[in-house]
Formats: sequence, C-alpha cells, structure tokens
Amino acid sequence: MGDIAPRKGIPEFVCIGGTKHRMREFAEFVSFNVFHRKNVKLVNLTKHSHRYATYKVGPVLSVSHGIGIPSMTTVLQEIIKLLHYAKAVDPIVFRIGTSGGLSIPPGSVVVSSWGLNGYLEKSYDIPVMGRSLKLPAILDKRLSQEIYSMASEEDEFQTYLGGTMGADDFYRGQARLDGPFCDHTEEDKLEFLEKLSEMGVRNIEMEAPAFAALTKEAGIRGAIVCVTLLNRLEGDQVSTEKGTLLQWQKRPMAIVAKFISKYLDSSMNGWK
Ligand SMILES: O=P(O)(O)O[C@@H]1C[C@H](O)[C@@H](CO)O1
Ligand SMILES: O=c1cc[nH]c(=O)[nH]1
Repeated sequence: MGDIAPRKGIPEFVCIGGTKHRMREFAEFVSFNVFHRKNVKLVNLTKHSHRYATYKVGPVLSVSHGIGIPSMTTVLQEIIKLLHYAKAVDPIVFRIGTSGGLSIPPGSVVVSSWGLNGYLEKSYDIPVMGRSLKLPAILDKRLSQEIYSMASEEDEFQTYLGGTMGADDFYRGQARLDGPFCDHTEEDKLEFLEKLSEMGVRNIEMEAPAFAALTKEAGIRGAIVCVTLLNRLEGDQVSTEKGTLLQWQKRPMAIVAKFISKYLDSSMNGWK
C-alpha cells in the first residue's frame, strides 16, 4: 500500500462536464477502467438541487455543469469551496467536453493550453460591481503536457495540444451562420476562423477561459480535454449521427481516466 495512508472520502480528482448523462457515464467509466469494479451503485449526491449531478467513485468526483460560463463557474466555485472544506491535498480538476474543431478531423481530442475569450484575449473578464475584472486564462502547462502524453499511436483518433476559445454564445459568438440571428457572411466567418487557427486555437467551446482563470486563481491544477464534433472550417451543423457522437464523447473520458490511473499507480496512495 505504500507509506501514504489512503485518505478515504477526500476527493483528489474532480471531473466536470456539461451533461448529467455524460458525468454519470464518466463515473461508470472510472469505476470500471480505473478501479476494475463492475456494477457499482452510483448515487447522485446533488439530486435534490435539481441543478446538477454529482457522483463519487473513490477519490474521483464527477459533476455536471450545464452549458456555458455562468453555470460552469457557479458549479466550479462550489467545488473549490468543497475541496477547501474537505482539506483536499493538491487536487486536480478536469473539464471533459465537446467542441467545434479548427482544421482538425471531427472526433479529434484537444487538450487545452489556454483559454481565449470572445475578444481574442487570453483572459476571463467578469463584471464585478460595475467594473471589469480581468483574470489570466492560462492552464497548468505541465499538467496539459502530461495529459497530452497519454495519447498513443494506437488510438483511433488524433490528439492535439492547443488553445481553446470559449465563446459566450453557440451561434453568432462562434461565427456560425445557422443561428436565428446572423450579421456576417461566410467569408467573414472563414476569415475569423482562419485567424483563430493562426493564433494557435484548435477548438471552440463555451467554458475554457473561465475554467482556466478560476482554477489558476484558486491555485488548483486544472485541465480541459474536449472532443471535436465537427470541423468548423467545413460547416456549422453537427450532422454526425448521435451514436457516433456519444462514442466520441468517451474519448476525453478515456484520456483522463488513463491519467488518473497512472497518477494513482505512481502515488501509491492505496486507492487501487
Ligand atoms: O461539456 P459540453 O459538451 O456541454 O460543452 C460544450 C460547450 C457548451 O457548454 C455546450 C454547447 O453545446 O457543449
Ligand atoms: O461547435 C461546437 C460544438 C460543441 N460545443 C460548442 O460550443 N461548439
């Protein structure tokens, strides 16, 4: 078991992602693939909040956060408080999600190095008492590289390391043309997406700058691992069939579970 006693009950890893379904799946995935336990009874610990779902498997918490920065930062700040009260030692928080890719094949996975806001700044800007508070949106470099190194040549998908734009909107904010409102052309869109690519942005979702900024401010290591559902240079609609999309959503889970497994093996803390 090693000389570090297992700290049963205290979370060491928190994984957050948009949907309740996905985060239950992640808890099942970790239970089976990290702890080799089948048919564990999972309980939604925040069922009565009616807001988000929380599952706990050993030292791993799996929590849903809804769509976009306001709901994600609310959940993330609850988690930061919880980790503090639980006296968690050096916890790691991951976001596993979906995104639109830039010039990479749909189904690829992106491990984020930093978040970019809608004004193309690597910061999360939040209005506080009538003023804008600007927080840097840089993710832990060593952690993102370690997670990236989990990718293998045998994977049936490509994994990339790069910037992630987190927009405040799914449609206009991501330069889509298929929303109910649109005031730009196909040429404007392509020019914008090319510009993002040149800046090192690999994918677009709706949480990255805030997640990067708040984990950094809290002094907690954080990482974002998202699968891309489409190549935004080729279109706006997510047209891949549902079954395939659900399979692709397991890719970030597999990478994060592999990382957790390796981390637990090397720390010999008695969980496995
Ligand atoms: O975690 P998910 O897959 O929900 O993240 C992306 C970004 C938005 O929250 C949402 C938009 O469909 O998906
Ligand atoms: O294009 C996409 C796909 C998923 N989520 C997003 O925010 N954008």
